Amino acid sequence: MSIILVTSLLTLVAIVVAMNFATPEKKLERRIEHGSTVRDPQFRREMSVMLGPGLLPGNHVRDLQNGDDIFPAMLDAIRAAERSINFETYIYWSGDVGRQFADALSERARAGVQVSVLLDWLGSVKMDDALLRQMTEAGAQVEKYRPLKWYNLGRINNRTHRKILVIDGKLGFTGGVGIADQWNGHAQDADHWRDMHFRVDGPVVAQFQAAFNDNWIKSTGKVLNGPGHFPSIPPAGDMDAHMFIASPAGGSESMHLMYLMSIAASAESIDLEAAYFVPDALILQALLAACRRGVRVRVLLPGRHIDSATVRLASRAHWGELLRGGVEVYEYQPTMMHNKLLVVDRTMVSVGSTNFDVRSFRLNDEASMNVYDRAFALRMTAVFEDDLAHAVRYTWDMWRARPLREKVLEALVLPFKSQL
Ligand SMILES: O=P(O)(O)OC[C@H](O)CO
Repeated sequence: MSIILVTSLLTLVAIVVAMNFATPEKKLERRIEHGSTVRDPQFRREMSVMLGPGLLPGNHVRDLQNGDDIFPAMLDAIRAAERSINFETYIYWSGDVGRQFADALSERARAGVQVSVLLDWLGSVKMDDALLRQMTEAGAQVEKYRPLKWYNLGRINNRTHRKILVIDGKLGFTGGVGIADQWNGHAQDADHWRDMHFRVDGPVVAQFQAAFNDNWIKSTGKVLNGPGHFPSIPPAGDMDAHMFIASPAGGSESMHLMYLMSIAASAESIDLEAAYFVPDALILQALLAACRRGVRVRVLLPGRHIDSATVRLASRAHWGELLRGGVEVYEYQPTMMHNKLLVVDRTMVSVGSTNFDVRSFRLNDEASMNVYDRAFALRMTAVFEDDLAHAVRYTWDMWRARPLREKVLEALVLPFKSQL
């Protein structure tokens, strides 16, 4: 009798686990052929409708380099908020930076500004509860995204990785930065990471607000609307831009599709900075096909200061075929390079939270912004080349000569690459 009971219970547990992890939908399987280029209106039209929110004219995007630029700009914007602050982030850890944000958000909440903060549960495990209490007691609404619950196991691997700050519904920030002390400084040494964030003015900020709402609704069941969140936003510049989101709960292929379509559309150059570079087979094929048609592909990755040795192993396993196919691979030397940047044909720029890995393509909630503006793309190419000046080129000979121990470890981590 007890054996039957135990077997039934185990079967039940197995069914629940299988149901939690089942993903029945089909994913992208076929390579996208080169057709229109990123300068072609046809390409913009397709990206505009396939990724979700359409391209909007009239924006101004300014890059912020490293914590020295990023944190003062974000904190000043928070301190100047009059009606609403909506802030979603993955990493929020205790420390100097975390305290400065908590102080600024609390002060505004006390002043009557509606402050809504959404922190990933896993990304904020290293955040002191006192910071959270401080903000809540000041009147901010602070929510944790997908906290660990027995009935939520299938979602535990689906984090919000989005990095969005919206002030009064009309000033937006996105990019790679996390709220932690490693992002302080200007990448001057191994304890201060290299990263970029972007300050955005103009109509596209309404799409930032909508992206924030997506996860706010999932977490609270409430929508943030009204003129304090969606004011009329006048043009602030002449850049065309859109922000789009991806989530396993809907639109999960948007980021993957965006990269595949952009790479397929390239005619001259692809400049990619990727903090975590673990491409799947389709992305590898697309990059190699671009090289074959004469596109110069430059990939800048973290060097030995990467914060995840496992990612580095899974990443390196793929470098051989890329190097053999003509892709130029560079390793950033001074510190951990946390950038997420794609520039195609010095025309289209993609930035935001999305890493160049299967986790970002399939498992996380992400938000990225594409900007179509020649001057901005040239500016970001200059930033890319400046980073390249702090990098060392990695060659096919170096790859072939890597130690046997590394090759064995690569083979061991590769089966788990979608989870890294
Ligand atoms: O996941 P990201 O790109 O926000 O990076 C976070 C770092 O991995 C934290 O160690």
